[in-house]
Amino acid sequence: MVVVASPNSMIGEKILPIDLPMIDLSAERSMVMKRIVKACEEYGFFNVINHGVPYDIISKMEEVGFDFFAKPMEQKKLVALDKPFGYGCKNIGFNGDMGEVEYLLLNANVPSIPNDSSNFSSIVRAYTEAVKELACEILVLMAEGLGVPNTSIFTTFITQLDNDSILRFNHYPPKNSKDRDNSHSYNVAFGEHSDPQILTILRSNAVPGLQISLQHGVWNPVVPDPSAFCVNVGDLLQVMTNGRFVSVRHRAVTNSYKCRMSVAYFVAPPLDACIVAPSVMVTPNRPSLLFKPFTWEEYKKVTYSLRLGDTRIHLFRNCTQLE
Ligand SMILES: C=C1C[C@]23C[C@@]1(O)CC[C@H]2[C@@]12CC[C@H](O)[C@@](C)(C(=O)O1)[C@H]2[C@@H]3C(=O)O
Ligand SMILES: O=C(O)CCC(=O)C(=O)O
Ligand SMILES: [Fe+2]
Repeated sequence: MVVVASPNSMIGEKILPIDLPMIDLSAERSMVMKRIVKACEEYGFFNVINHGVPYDIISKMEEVGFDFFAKPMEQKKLVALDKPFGYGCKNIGFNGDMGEVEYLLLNANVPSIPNDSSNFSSIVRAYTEAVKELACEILVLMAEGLGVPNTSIFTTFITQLDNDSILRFNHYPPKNSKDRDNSHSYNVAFGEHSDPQILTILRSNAVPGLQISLQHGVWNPVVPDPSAFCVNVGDLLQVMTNGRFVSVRHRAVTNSYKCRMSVAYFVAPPLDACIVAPSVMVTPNRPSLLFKPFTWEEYKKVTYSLRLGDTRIHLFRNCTQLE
């Protein structure tokens, strides 16, 4: 880990820039598996390159995303989809969280918007299909790397037609003009949280903003790499690895003169999927199941009843666990 101290911090917070593990998916398979497992244990985050998602699809996705957010507010608000999907501005979730962000949340199985007069929906569909394939590849590598006998244990969730995966565009305005004279300040635009699902595959333009917290009170800005995907472990994968992989808290800040856009694909199982670690994850280091089995529906319900920054995973810990 390369750590350089930086003065850009809020009171009581330390900022330590970090180099996330960069994993080349075209490298030798057993090495890729080992590096992914290590990254998920130590950082909960890693970048992948040579990921197989065509550049053409990625750049078109960026273009249609920016075009969408450039539309007049009245038009964006017309994207009426069933809750929680659709367009949102400043409000995050339903429990009072706010941020300097506008977003478009879509069902990844039907990633389209109504009354689409452009080719938005077809590009978003192509992107989602390609990123889903990448997610499957990574999940198989993880299972193999962990020595789980059934290497499709994680992928079976998303290959099911009723998987609950979602796609989210986040659009962050540049820092407010009156704040620009203070180049060392930043605004938290998407507050700290962990992702509740299995895995998140995020791509952003070249503007920095994502920060992860590997230690309480310390924020590690992630250097954006538009040619890579930034992958992170979600709460469900922490449970399914019996705590071996970590679902790390992160946030997004606005601190530049440029707009930032990120697109996150959240890999989630069907609502009735039972979330439990396979027996191979119970080892001398972790001699019993850390979490009780639960369904994604139960976990999702709790997640949506809480605030963005609330932790939820501890509510599912096994009480019999002695630590
Ligand atoms: C405040 C909230 C927004 C959120 C649902 C929640 O009640 C708590 C978790 C939030 C989060 C974080 C990761 C993803 O961006 C997200 C889509 C998710 O699955 O959980 C959001 C939810 C949201 O914005 O709807
Ligand atoms: O925009 C980002 O970099 C992070 C967004 C995020 O964490 C989320 O959408 O859950
Ligand atoms: Fe997130």
